[in-house]
Amino acid sequence: MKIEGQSFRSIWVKDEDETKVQIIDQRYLPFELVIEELSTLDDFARAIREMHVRGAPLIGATAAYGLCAAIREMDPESNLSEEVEKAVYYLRATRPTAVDLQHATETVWRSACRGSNQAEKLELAKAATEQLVADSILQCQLIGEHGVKLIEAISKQKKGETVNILTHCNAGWLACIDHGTATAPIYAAHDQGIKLHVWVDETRPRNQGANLTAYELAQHGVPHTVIVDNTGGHLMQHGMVDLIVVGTDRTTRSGDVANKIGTYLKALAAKDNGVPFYVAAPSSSIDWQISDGLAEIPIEERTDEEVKYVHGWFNGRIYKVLLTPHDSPAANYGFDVTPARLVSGLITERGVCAASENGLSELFPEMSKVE
Ligand SMILES: CSC[C@H]1O[C@H](OP(=O)(O)O)[C@H](O)[C@@H]1O
Repeated sequence: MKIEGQSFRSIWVKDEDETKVQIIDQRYLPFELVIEELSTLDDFARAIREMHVRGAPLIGATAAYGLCAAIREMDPESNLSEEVEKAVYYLRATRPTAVDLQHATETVWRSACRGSNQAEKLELAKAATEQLVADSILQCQLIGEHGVKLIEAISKQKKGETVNILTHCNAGWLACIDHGTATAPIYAAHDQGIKLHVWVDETRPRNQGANLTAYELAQHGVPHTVIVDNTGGHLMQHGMVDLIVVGTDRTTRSGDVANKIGTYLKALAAKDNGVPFYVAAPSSSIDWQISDGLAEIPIEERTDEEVKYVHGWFNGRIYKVLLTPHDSPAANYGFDVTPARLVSGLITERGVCAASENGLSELFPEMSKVE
């Protein structure tokens, strides 16, 4: 996607030195565009853990590159298989909820295992990472192509009047490598000339909506309005939301969806007001091993600092300010689980399906047999 007219991805290999990977450090957006260089395993793990990069597909891609970095820096005389396994679990420990992290490290690990020495393992890991990045970008493009039909249909129903779409957190190209998941249909519809407007949940406590989704939409010229998280219900009661599209960090084989905290409450309000609630779910974020999201999806709890403080821009620099009494404790659950019964449908790279085992197995028959 573009920033000030220049094409960007959220993560990329430095041309002249492929041992270096560069990222947009999203902690500084929308105020500053800071490019960070990652080269060691610790660099990649820190970037995920501290959310320099975030978003399920991007977390997966970053971990894949991180595993390549780990293999590159290994002592060729060490027990490489053991060292690779340690690096995989070190990366997986950075953030527990997004299953893309597990899938991506699994994919690269399996490829590396086919190598008999460090050089071979590194080449295989790099090839698997390049393929994973290409697949992820294609998944997002296809989600856009399938999801745009939902927006087209509403636009037709409204005889070309503005389609009002609500989204939560950032499931845009900054959460992926390019295009985004929840925003892919929005960009596709906008680029087709469909009149639309996006209600952007600020998404406390880290404000991925206010900081990142609003930034993305503004750069692409998409009309949008930032709202506080608790506004969505009121808008839906007054017919001001035609469609909700959100991302996912982990979707179970039965269609339960773990996504940023607050998503479940939006889905409840959507159900109560008859607003279609769709989840943009690339297959990289589907966990075929589990069915009961509430019981089986690990919910990340992060530092209370993220609740107690907020970052903002003033006089040319970013400030961190305290919002609560100094000693007040704060709870910081990063995600919640929306039961499949509240989900109108899943927008995948293979099409739109019901949020159910049958729906997913129709689109992914080869995966539904996984036990
Ligand atoms: C396309 S996945 C985006 C997904 O990830 C976000 O979480 P975080 O910013 O904490 O990584 C949020 O749940 C988004 O929906």
